[in-house]
Amino acid sequence: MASENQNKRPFPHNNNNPTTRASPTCPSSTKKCIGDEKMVGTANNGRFRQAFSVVNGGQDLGPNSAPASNAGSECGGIEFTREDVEALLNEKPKRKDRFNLKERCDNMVEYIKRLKLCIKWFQELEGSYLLEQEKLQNTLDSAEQKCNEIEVLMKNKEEELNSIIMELRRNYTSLQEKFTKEESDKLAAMDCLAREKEARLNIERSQASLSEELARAQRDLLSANQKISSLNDMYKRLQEYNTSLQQYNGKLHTDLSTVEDELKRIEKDKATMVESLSMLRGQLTMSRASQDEAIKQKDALVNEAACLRAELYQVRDDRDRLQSQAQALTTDMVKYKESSEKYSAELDILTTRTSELEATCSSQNNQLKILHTQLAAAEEKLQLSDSSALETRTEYEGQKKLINELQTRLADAEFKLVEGEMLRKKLHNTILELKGNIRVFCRVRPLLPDDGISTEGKVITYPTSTEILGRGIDVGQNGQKHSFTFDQVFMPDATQDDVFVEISQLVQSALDGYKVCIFAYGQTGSGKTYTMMGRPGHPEQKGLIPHSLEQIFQTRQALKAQGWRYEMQVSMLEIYNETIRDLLSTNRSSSTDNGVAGKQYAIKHDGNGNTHVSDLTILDVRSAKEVSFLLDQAEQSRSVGKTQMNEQSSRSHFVFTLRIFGINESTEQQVQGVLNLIDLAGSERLSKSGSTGDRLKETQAINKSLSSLSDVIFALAKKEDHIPFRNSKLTYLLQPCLGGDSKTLMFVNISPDPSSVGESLCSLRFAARVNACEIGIPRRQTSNNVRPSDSRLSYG
Ligand SMILES: Nc1ncnc2c1ncn2[C@@H]1O[C@H](COP(=O)(O)OP(=O)(O)OP(=O)(O)O)[C@@H](O)[C@H]1O
Repeated sequence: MASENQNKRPFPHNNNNPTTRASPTCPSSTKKCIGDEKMVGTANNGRFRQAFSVVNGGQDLGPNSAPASNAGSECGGIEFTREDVEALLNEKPKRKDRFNLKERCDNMVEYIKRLKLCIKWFQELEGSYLLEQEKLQNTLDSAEQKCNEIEVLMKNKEEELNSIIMELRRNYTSLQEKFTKEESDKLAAMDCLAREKEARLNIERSQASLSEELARAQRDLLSANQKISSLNDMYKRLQEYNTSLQQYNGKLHTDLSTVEDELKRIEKDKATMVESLSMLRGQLTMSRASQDEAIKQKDALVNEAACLRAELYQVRDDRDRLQSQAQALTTDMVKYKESSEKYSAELDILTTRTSELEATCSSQNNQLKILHTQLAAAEEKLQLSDSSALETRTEYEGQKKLINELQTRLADAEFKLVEGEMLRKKLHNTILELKGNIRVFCRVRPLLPDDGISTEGKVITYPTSTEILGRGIDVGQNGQKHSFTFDQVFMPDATQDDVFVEISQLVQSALDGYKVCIFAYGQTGSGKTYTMMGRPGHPEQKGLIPHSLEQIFQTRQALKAQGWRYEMQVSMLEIYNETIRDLLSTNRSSSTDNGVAGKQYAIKHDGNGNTHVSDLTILDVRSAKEVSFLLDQAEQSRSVGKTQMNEQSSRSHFVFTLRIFGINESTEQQVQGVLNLIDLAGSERLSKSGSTGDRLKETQAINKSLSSLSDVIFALAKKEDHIPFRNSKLTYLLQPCLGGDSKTLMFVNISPDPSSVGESLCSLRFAARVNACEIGIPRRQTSNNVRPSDSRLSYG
């Protein structure tokens, strides 16, 4: 051991190089020291590594590896560390050492010795190295094989691991997401917690105030209870009020009927007054004539009296003259008497003359008396005629007074009539509004020669009870009676005028600014077109459309005095096989042949419930004549055909629309009314109509649209959420009339022909449904200073 320590001399080295230092800390086991060095510094040098490993006797070289002690002994007991060898190889003589050549030579010798030793050791090492290399090669091969296997395994493992890694990554990402979410949840929860804490504080604070409030609320509750009891009282009172309102409503109805009775009575009174007025006027003319006669008589009498007076004055003058003559004669006689003797002869003559004169005088006196009597009579007559003239005058005055009185009463009656009419209208509207229904009139046409003779007798009768007189209709089928009640039932003998009287007010409503819709529904050949249009070429049988137009234009004229100016626009269309046709279009023939090709007219409703049909011809009209000309034109364009049921059957729905725009120049009030008059195509049973080809198609289209109409009515009656207005062009066009705010009237036309009893019952049942149907409340379209920007577009 001591020799080992002595041999292990420190290798000459530069003291500044720390790497050349020998390891003094390994006195007993240098192997370990070298092994330590290897671990630190041989990573990049394979040879050294193997060499050092061999020297080190590394465990991984196997049992054949040479022990390090051998190498050490073969190098003469001197052990080299890697640093020693490296230092030895790197070491170069230093310039400063030239002054100490001796020492340097020694060192060099020593260095060469050591180098030789080193070389020897390297050679030995190389031998063992080659040996070991071989061994190692074998080991390496087997290791490589193993390695390959391991590599395959590794690859598999790697793939496995990769997939695991991917999976883990995914897990990681999801976990991270979860984590972020959890984190945000946590933050939110913390936030929430903070808020809850705050809220709790607030709650605690508010709890206190709530307790206060509770106390207050309890107090309030007490007062509320009191209020509730008072409200209950009020509710009871309101209920009573409601009942009284209902009673009032009933009273209003009664009032309406009394007003109507009153109106009728006033009208009667007016008629009698007018009659008595005309009588009085006759009497007045007569009394005026007699007064004139009396005046004439009076004048004649006055003239006569004047003559008599003149004569009287004449006679008086004569008498006075004669009296003066008599006096003169008496004086003369006295004179003569005085000279009687003288004049005795003369006296006799004078006596004779006097007696003559006295005779004349007495005759004149008699004449005078007669004249007096005559004058008295004349004066009496004059007085009489004066008094009769006075009487006549008084009578005249009385009659004048009476006439004035009657005229005032007449004016009063007329005023009352106007007021009554206004009240009636108001009540009528109120009732309509309260009722809110479509009104239904039923019209039964007379039996026609074409109807054929039936053995069944009468199938339609009319109840006579006062309650439903004029409103009820009974239809008998197979011995069973079906009763219906409508707003009005027109029997076969009702004339066109009778029918019009009932709807004239509705037509007037269009002028007042309401939307009015009148349509005729019924089996084919039941009289719809007759009701709406009348009989062509028979003006006395004109239908509702021409009649309404006449009334509208007459009223327009009458309302001019009150400052109203009206503009009217008309459009006419038909819906044929679900296609709209413009009946006023000038180039109609090219566009609508067979109702297939041509313009597509689109129906649109705006927010105000007005309907627009795109591209439809709308014409301004100024007189009923103009409209009737257009009606004739449209009539010729309508789709009409012969069916088994009707010689001239309408094969389409005809829609006539009159738009009315009125403005009052003095009040600046504006109204917009619409009058829709519709003649629907007739419903018919395919079996009964015997239609084929185009007729069959038409019939199917007609029945389909009418069934859509009944679907709409049923949905309205049931107050369903969805009303299928869009199922057909007809129902979509009529939407504002059926579901909106217009005044709507339906005519259900019935044929009295027993063979049509089935269809009649169907129509009446449908009409009864319509009658029970509630639509909106009629709304008057009025405005001040507002006019739609393009009123032409608006259709109905
Ligand atoms: N109230 C009536 N008084 C006299 N004749 C009538 C009356 N109603 C209808 N008519 C006559 O009955 C026939 C059929 O009437 P109309 O053409 O009006 O029926 P419609 O219901 O319009 O038929 P369609 O649906 O087939 O067009 C016509 O000749 C018509 O003149």
